[in-house]
Amino acid sequence: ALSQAKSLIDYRVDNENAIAKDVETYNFESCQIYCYGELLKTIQMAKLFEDSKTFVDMKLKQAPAKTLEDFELLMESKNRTPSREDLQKFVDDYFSPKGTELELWTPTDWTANPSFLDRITDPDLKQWGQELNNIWKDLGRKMNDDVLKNPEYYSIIPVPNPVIIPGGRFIEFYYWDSYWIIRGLLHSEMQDTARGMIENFMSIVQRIGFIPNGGRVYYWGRSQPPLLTGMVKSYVDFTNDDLFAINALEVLEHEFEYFVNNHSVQVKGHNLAVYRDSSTGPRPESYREDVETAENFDTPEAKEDHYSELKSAAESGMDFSSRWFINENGTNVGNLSHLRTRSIVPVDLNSFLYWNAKLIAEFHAKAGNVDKMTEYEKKAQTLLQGIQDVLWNEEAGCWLDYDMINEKPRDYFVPTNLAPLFVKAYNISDTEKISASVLSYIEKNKLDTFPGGVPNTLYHTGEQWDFPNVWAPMQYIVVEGLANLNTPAAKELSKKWALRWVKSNFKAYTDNFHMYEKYNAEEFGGHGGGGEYGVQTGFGWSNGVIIEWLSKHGRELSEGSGGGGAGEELQ
Ligand SMILES: OC[C@H]1O[C@H](O[C@H]2O[C@H](CO)[C@@H](O)[C@H](O)[C@H]2O)[C@H](O)[C@@H](O)[C@@H]1O
Repeated sequence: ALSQAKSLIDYRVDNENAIAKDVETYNFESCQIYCYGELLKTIQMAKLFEDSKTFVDMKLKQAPAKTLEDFELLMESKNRTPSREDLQKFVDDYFSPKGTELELWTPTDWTANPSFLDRITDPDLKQWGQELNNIWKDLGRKMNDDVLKNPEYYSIIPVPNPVIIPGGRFIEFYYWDSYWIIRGLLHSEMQDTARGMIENFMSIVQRIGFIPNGGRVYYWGRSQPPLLTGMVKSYVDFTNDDLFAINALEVLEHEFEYFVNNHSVQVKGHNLAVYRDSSTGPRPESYREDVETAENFDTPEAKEDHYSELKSAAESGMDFSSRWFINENGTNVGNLSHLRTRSIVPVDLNSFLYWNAKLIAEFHAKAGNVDKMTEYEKKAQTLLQGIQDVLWNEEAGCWLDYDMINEKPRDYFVPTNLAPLFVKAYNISDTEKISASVLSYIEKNKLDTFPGGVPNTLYHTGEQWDFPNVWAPMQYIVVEGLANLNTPAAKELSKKWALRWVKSNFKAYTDNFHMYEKYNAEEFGGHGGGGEYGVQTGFGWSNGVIIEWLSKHGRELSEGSGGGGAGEELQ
């Protein structure tokens, strides 16, 4: 299927099938409109649209060169200070509304009654499960043929297969969101759609060397938490199609090496990774917002550094959060001007890289490639040693991000502090000890006291990845991580939090008939807010996590009405 897919798209790399050796070799022609330059700057700074992302998602009516030429003529004719009306007219004349490149797509493998529904006893929850399964049809998108023929007219990155999008303003695929979307699809018995999305990512790695943050050219300088190998593992676990993993190995190795080579830092004698971006300038999709926060800096170099910190935080998926603030005193009190993402060694990224290496070794073992298996086992062990020596904190009883500027651990709660549990990045012989430490860390931070789930941090900054917001992927990492420990107390808490999350999401859904991008830790059934855009609905990863937990815990959720049990239990 991948080779079939390859023939569908214009690769634009030197030779059709080779994996791009270097990210720079891939050049998106439409980047001159959507990624940088005077046109982008002038239109975005004019604030023609409420949401800055709108403009960069619009299709060109003329080729990029002609558009730039005519824009230059406009600038010259207006003494380089066009009015808002001039710019609005230019946009109307040269761009089509956003989203015209995408068609609604009903997944061909969608079925009305996937078997996970049979595992839900409560009739209200079963009905909800059915409605969530229906939402896959609302979130399905297919690119029209013109995108494949004339990619330079679009900011969307062409991919061969249809996708499930997160929803709301996010009308293209997102890298890490797709991990939880794909797991939900697999529970909904939509293996073809799931495989198609994975193959899209593989084709992207083949074309450009890595997977960008999302499916738009303006995300070209950054990725997101590397979960492609985890997606392949999920697919293989559901289908037993080992050959799929074996055939994917070349691409998976390439993505792993890309991440390690482009994100590595030396800390306390270990090679670990940080989130990092390789482009220049503000985020195209939030251009004005970034220029405004950069006003706090005097020199072009300092502004450029700030842009880089913002984009590196976006690469982490947690844009934005006090998790990435380091102020003059070395604490997390501050605002966006204190972003120091590139100087913080994150627990999650290094755990995911460890997991990638372990899984690649596992897939090589399936293929009988003993040397390769040993090579990747060694890489995994080296990362594990770094995670233990640099990120495990005996005093806190948990893993902590590491501040390279002040050379100290960052003792602030983030769910990702528990990411090693999710990927088993610890010595299994230490399980009992780790379980006891982590449970007392949870108690010390009072994480079981929130009716709406485990908050992303304990600090209220107004940023969307801070208190009181709660995000489905983070609940998943914590809950599944605790379950992996397999000690009675950790298993009990894991199940309690999974059920609480399902019930709270159900309450939010019954109140407003929406699945949200983020929720509110302080309010049972409340949705999240804050950050630079309004709360979005849809919503891919939230649906994926609920479908998985309805499937796993559907029978235990049968007591009562299926409603507010967890909230009541806490009040
Ligand atoms: O437009 C602002 C930012 O939006 C995205 O980030 C948020 O939505 C993504 C899709 O659900 C999600 O992956 C990410 O974790 C969210 O913070 C985008 O990924 C950012 O790069 C972008 O600047």
